[in-house]
Amino acid sequence: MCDMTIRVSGLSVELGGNPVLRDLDLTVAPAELVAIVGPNGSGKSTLLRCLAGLLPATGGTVEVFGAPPVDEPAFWRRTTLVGEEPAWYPGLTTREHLELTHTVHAGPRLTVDAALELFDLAVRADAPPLNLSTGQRQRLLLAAALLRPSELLLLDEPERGLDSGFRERLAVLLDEYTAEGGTVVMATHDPALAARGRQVSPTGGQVTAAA
Ligand SMILES: Nc1ncnc2c1ncn2[C@@H]1O[C@H](COP(=O)(O)OP(=O)(O)OP(=O)(O)O)[C@@H](O)[C@H]1O
Repeated sequence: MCDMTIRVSGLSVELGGNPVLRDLDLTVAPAELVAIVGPNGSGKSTLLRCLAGLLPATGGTVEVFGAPPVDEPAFWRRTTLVGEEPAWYPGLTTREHLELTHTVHAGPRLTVDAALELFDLAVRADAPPLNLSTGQRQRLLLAAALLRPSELLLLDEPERGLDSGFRERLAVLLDEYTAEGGTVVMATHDPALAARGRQVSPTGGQVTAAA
């Protein structure tokens, strides 16, 4: 039986022959929000990539939903990863990108119009993503991530490019996601965002208790 969404035990990862993660333990319960915090290069993105099944461990075990994460459709139907900016579909507008997400996922959490409103993108709905500002493009990424249904959100610096007002709105949206039973693990450099959940360091150990 799996009572935890994530169980990491003794995880070690080497990249280019250098140890990045060493003997890391982490458990994340369903509906929990965990913030991975630490300085540049401390291994936050590396840990997220391991949780997403995109990077093999050098040692230890990683389990997500009770099994090692694998880069396969069944896993991605339950998990959403927001990290590097994707290649946008040429010729499709902001609205059409959201319509695509809405169409391909059964049981979307939001309508396209609601997502556009919630992420303050309605006024730029007919622009292609590459004509949006950096923060607007990040809002589009987050809109698509929260529009589609999922049980686990893996976010790498979701605050990237967002103004302070929108960072606060994101915090509320993530609280709503966990209130619905979803689990969030995010790497962040934003102290206020991190304080919304349990803070852990990729070098091991608890940073603070949840607020
Ligand atoms: N492909 C790679 N080959 C070798 N070393 C790598 C590789 N990718 C990352 N690293 C190194 O691994 C370490 C951890 O990188 P990672 O991106 O996980 O850090 P981070 O905590 O997410 O940093 P940041 O806050 O800057 O995003 C860094 O020292 C980085 O230089």
